[in-house]
Amino acid sequence: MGKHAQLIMGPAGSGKSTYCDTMRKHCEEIKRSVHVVNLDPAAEVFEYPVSIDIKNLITVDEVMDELAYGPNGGLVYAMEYLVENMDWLMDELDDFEEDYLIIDCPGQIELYSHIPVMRTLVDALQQSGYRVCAVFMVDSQFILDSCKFISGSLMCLSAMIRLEIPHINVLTKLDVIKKSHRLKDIESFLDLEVHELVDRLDNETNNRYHKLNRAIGQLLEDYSLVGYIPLDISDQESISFLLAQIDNSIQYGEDVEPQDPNDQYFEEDEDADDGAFDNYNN
Ligand SMILES: Nc1nc2c(ncn2[C@@H]2O[C@H](COP(=O)(O)OP(=O)(O)OP(=O)(O)O)[C@@H](O)[C@H]2O)c(=O)[nH]1
Ligand SMILES: [Mg+2]
Repeated sequence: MGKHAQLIMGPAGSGKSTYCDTMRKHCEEIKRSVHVVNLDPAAEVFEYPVSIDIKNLITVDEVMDELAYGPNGGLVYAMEYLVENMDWLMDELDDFEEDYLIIDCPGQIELYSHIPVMRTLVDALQQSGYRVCAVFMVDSQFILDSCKFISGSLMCLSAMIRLEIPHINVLTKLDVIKKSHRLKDIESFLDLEVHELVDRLDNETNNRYHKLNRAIGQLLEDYSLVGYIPLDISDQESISFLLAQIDNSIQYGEDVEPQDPNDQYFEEDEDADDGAFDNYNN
């Protein structure tokens, strides 16, 4: 079957650990042998059984105590320590060679944008034969506001460009947003053409930023790689749709039916892939 892993990333509180637990349960239901790896050296409470835990190597508390670092510096130090001790992780992974891995990462955004920790991790996994899919979580609150939508999309784009692996962006907490917004509103935001988004952004910002708005819109359009798959963890169909997209991107299971990457979770929306932010799979 080969070695496969999902690398779960995204800003603090975006729903990474909740996703790991949800996906683990779903995989167990469909009889897939799955293990969750915790790579957050500051994590305290786990909803899921932890098969490999970075805290057995290093914790942020230890770094803060011994080196008098603050929490963010402590986290960066701990992640760099992991990179220097990649053999530890590879040894731990040896016990789960036949299993599908879900890797829960910390939420500090500098890990994805400023320092090369995640890229080094991905390179090491690939060298030891893993096919890795980056699964980037963004809170769906982000998508109903043009400014947040653009900044969230740039964050996703930055991680995609840095990691250069199959990449899926997930809009989390759809169950929450469904309570306050109609699905149609959410869909219409996902289907926006970039120029429509930029127009909305112009309306919300001072004149002096309009040129910048256009340049950012152009950047997203040129790459046209930023798409989202909405996830409602209370809906099995939503979870299984997302898993199929991820599996497809890393060719998990020869017997898995290939899916059209342009299929949308919102089945009733036939024009969905007209938007500039279509779903994307490698
Ligand atoms: N209703 C609902 N709540 C969610 C969902 N995902 C996450 N939450 C809640 O959002 C909060 C943050 O979720 P976590 O899964 O801990 O987020 P995280 O990205 O792992 O956070 P950090 O590890 O601190 O970066 C928790 O209170 C979760 O219960 C979801 O899909 N639906
Ligand atoms: Mg977490």
